[in-house]
Amino acid sequence: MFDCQDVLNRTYQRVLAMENKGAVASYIPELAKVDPANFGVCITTKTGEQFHCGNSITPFSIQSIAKVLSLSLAISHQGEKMWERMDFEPSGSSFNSLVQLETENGIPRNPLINAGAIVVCDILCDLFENPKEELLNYVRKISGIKSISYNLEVAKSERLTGYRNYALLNFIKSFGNIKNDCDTVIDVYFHLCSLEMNCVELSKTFGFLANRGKQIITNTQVVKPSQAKRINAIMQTCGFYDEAGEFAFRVGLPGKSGVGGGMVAVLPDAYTIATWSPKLNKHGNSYRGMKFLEYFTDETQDTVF
Ligand SMILES: NC(=O)CC[C@H](N)C(=O)O
Repeated sequence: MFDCQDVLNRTYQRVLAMENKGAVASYIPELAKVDPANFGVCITTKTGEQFHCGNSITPFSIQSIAKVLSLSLAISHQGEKMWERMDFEPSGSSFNSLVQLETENGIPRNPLINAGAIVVCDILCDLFENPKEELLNYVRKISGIKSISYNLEVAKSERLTGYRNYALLNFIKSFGNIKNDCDTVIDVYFHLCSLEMNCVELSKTFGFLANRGKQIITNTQVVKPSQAKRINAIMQTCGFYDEAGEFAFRVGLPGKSGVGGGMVAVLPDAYTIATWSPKLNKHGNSYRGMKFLEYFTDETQDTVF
């Protein structure tokens, strides 16, 4: 394998030297308080080694990256039954779009757009009496990191300004694809998005997707190998919303972004990589994260393609 720390450091310096374009998400007021100069990276290899640089141990709001974890939890309980409630096709639309739901009868295109993630939260409300606690315990268990928590200020900030998410929820409910009480479901969704981790923790947490469903360091089977394949496939085709094609084109790995500026990408059977830089491009994906991952995979020539 290439000298991971060396490629990481050089790629980091290369991106750091470029103009830091884009804008920090401000539609969730709590996210706008973050220093845009933050930039961290961490790789966790299949053998459990970690290489990191920059602000890699500063916690941040992982936002939509957490949708992969709620999906994993739901899939591990529901299996194929999940797909009666949502599809697994790319939407080609922004993460919070309402348009397809009208013609597609309240069936979200995939579990990684807001509409689909809200239905996944409804499934978690079906499955568990205390879905928020269950979800948090699950994330702590699969990562082996007991200190991971929700950021309650972020969850509250999102609840106070979450007009679009309430619209999505109510619209889906009108088609009968939300079974539980709306306030309960949206509360789970806002907490899910408020999960906080740093790059070191995030790349470790996603380790099971680089190891056929088995967590790298803790050695627990999180999902079946066939389910890990499917989650990676959904990340590849849907993880970056209307920029999923561009991410595949430039980076060539399955991955997921969040409006907190985080990104995770997975090279199955090799490693996971997490980046964090809060300024976003117009699709809501981290500007520097995308550049970093493009340059990194160009240099290592390790991609799924
Ligand atoms: N892309 C994202 O990270 C969006 C998540 C955010 N919490 C929202 O619902 O708008």
